Amino acid sequence: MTRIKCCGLTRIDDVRRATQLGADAIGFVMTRKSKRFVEPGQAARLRDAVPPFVTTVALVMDDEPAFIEEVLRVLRPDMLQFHGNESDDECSSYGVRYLKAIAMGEGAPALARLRDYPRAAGLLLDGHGLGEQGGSGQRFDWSLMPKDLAQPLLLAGGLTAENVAEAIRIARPWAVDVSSGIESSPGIKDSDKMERFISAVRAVPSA
Ligand SMILES: O=C(O)c1ccccc1N[C@@H]1O[C@H](COP(=O)(O)O)[C@@H](O)[C@H]1O
Repeated sequence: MTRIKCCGLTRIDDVRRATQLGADAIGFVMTRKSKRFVEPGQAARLRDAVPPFVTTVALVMDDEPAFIEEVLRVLRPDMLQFHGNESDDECSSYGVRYLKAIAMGEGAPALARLRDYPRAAGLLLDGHGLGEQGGSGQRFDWSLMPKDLAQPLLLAGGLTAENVAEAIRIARPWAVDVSSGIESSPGIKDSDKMERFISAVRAVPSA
């Protein structure tokens, strides 16, 4: 079964809908560089609507350690997700399990960076280029997804209800991560798109 993370939620009704539909993880974008940014206090209120056994993830991107500490204190997420140029040492320094996004925009050369994060709980391969911001709906060549890494791999970037089944068949990820593909506008999730996306993932037979 392919796990599903829905990211960039900003409204309590969207959190309830995503988890009712069966999302395995909910992501809150904490970096102020994003249009989907939520304040730590607001993220904590959204987090309170997440039921047990659904993982909460706080997304940061080259943010100051003091800000990340504030996020951890106020939101208490299950995991951190790093989207910038953070090193394995930096990502590991908070004592919280973490995911590291790898920018696959330039294709095969990006694969070398996957070895740089031995302490990551999972690696998220995303369609944006190095130095660009994620969450922009860019996909990459799914056939580049490695099949020989010990760490679980998450597939992200430009996934929609229409393409996610093909993406899973090609990339065989542990999980998929979606943001813009289930939105009507940045940060505003669309109930119908969420339902169609989650149904499309669940309809793919296990490998
Ligand atoms: O969602 C954002 O605004 C964002 C900002 C900065 C870095 C990452 C961001 N989102 C993450 O990007 C991927 C792909 O998103 P999409 O489905 O292509 O829109 C995903 O992990 C988002 O969480």
